[in-house]
Amino acid sequence: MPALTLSGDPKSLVKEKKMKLKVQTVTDSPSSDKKDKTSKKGKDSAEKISKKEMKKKRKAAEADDHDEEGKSDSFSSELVDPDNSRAKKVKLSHGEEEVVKEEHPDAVSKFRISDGLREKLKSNGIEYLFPIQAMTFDILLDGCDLVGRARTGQGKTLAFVLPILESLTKGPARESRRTGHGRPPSVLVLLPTRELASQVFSDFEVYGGAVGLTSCCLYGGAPYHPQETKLRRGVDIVVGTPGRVKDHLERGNIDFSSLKFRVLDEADEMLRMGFVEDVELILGKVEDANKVQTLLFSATLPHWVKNISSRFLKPQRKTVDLVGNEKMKASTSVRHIVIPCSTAARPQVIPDIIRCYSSGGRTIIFTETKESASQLSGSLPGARALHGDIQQSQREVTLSGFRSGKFMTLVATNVAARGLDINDVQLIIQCEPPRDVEAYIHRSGRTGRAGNTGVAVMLYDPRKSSISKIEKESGVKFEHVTAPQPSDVAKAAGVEAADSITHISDSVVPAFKSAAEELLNSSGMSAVELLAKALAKASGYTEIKSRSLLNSLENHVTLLLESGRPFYTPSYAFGVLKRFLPEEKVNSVKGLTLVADGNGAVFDVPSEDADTFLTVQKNAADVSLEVVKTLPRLQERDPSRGGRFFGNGCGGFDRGNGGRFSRGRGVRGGGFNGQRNDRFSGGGRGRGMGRSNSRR
Ligand SMILES: Nc1ncnc2c1ncn2[C@@H]1O[C@H](COP(=O)(O)OP(=O)(O)OP(=O)(O)O)[C@@H](O)[C@H]1O
Repeated sequence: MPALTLSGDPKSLVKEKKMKLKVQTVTDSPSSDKKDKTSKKGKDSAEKISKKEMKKKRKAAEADDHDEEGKSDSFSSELVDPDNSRAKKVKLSHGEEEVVKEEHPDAVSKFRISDGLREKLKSNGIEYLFPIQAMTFDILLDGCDLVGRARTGQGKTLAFVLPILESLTKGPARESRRTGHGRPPSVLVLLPTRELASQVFSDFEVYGGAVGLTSCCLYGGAPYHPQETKLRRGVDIVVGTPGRVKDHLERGNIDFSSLKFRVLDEADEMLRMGFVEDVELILGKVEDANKVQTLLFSATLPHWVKNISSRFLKPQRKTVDLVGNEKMKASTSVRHIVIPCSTAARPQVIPDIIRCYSSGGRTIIFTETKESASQLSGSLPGARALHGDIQQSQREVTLSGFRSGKFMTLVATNVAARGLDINDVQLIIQCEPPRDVEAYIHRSGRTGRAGNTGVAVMLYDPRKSSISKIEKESGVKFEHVTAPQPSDVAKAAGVEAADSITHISDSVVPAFKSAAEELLNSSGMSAVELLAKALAKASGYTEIKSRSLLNSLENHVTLLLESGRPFYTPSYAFGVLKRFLPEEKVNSVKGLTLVADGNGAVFDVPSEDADTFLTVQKNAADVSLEVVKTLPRLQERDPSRGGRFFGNGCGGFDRGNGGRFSRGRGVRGGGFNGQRNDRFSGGGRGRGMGRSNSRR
């Protein structure tokens, strides 16, 4: 089945994506407005101003760690320049103009980065630093503690890797760092998951290796012996998860007394309840806390983390927060979509969402539990599961198969939500709204990385799920669309099949011609109808089912019931139906939900029953029932009142194609607000990766 974009030429999206390899991400903050205006004044002045702004942002960003939220507005928008170098026209003496390339203001050469490292960066296509890297480099190299925050995919890893390596080899940490066989590590990086530890370890291997530093990776599920051997020989950098690092400490395998750097990556996850003690114990092993630099990075830094950070970081710590008070906390290069879909309909709907939104790239699907990850991966062709109950060796095989393109769909729990940087992940599907906004931000941030674009689709059950809380807290303005209709997906498949037919060699015609003539003469159908059937067969279709708008159920339609009076409860709506319909028909109604204006209710019925329902209005003058073409706004549920409805709803008729991605054909939407404020429940009480948490 071909990949399908929801409007226009399917290939255009891929093209657009490639062209936008580095996009300028400007938010609607006052500072970004300024940028827009300056860009109209001509390139030279724009460059100067943007350089100035960058300086200004840097200054503001280097604010001390007090009231950082308040200060962050002045440097809140992120700027990723589209080109590494800029062109400038210069007049030559004989009047002609020559285009001279100007170096990027944050070109690698402008930082205290030594040749070996610079070469390595260049060979990996990195010629200038991203804002979080540029704004923290000097701070770190000059010895400060730091809290760093930038949106997902903005390069936070290299923001600490580069200055640490420079400091150890050419900078202030060089003199005092231990060297030689059996040396204790100078750097400790703690991360919440094994996969993430392994990824960050690779960066240290690549860039540290270029300047003669060695690293090792310590995480659970892997044998102790090779890790112990490496530690005994001596390493400069230890990257690991808290559980295994603590185990090595307790076994006396590791000595952190001479650390120069301690890094907490994905700090908020690391410091979730249950981890704090382990982290505190590990970090407390340094001999003199004044001689060690402590860095804390994440895309999400809730207040409780900022409060806790004072325990680990020096009072003179700096904060560089590129999100700060900005409304939008999630990635701005991701298109955020919500689709109403009942749990039962997910296995049918998800393959169509992948066809419509993945642009042929990789997809990561997030489920809330390990069981549902296993189940769903089993029902999706070519998908594999990744969660905490899978053996570590298999987890590594799965992740490397996904990275290398052996399979294109990964179904995972939150174990894959944080930090993973996988090339060409075009689509994230969240099977239901996550428990907290941080999870939404990190999961959706597995796409749209390093300036690329991506799509994050979140499914929700209109009767159960809360999307408005996540929308409010993340600052995302969700596009409300309904699940792709199988007929739309089939149409696109037909176009592809027709295209492929034109490429079939003429040499096949004689062999099939007589059968075609026979069919044309005997079927009583037109040539076009017969060809349509042939295209359907060629693209794997034998029938096409419709899908309801409310719950995305196949062979169901969504009906709107009104009775000229307000509907205060769903049972009132059921009461109206019961007056005119047999009980078994009323019982077949699915997902009945009140509409936002309180004057009606929507529900799904099997397509074959639709006529029976529609006859109601013939018998009752005050009752109206119709099949809806777009989903009306739905009422939110008041969680504090055990599921009673209240107020105005979310969702509605938003045409979901107004933004810069404008590819959605989506209309309609809806949802309730079943808020659950239980950030910590079940999510992080265990320890390390071995913690027993059914969600991972
Ligand atoms: N200066 C740069 N130039 C080009 N690419 C870069 C640069 N810095 C980082 N990248 C690339 O950007 C991608 C995202 O980087 P990274 O994983 O560090 O993001 P992050 O901010 O830590 O994201 P998350 O919050 O999701 O963990 C990586 O593929 C990385 O190689």
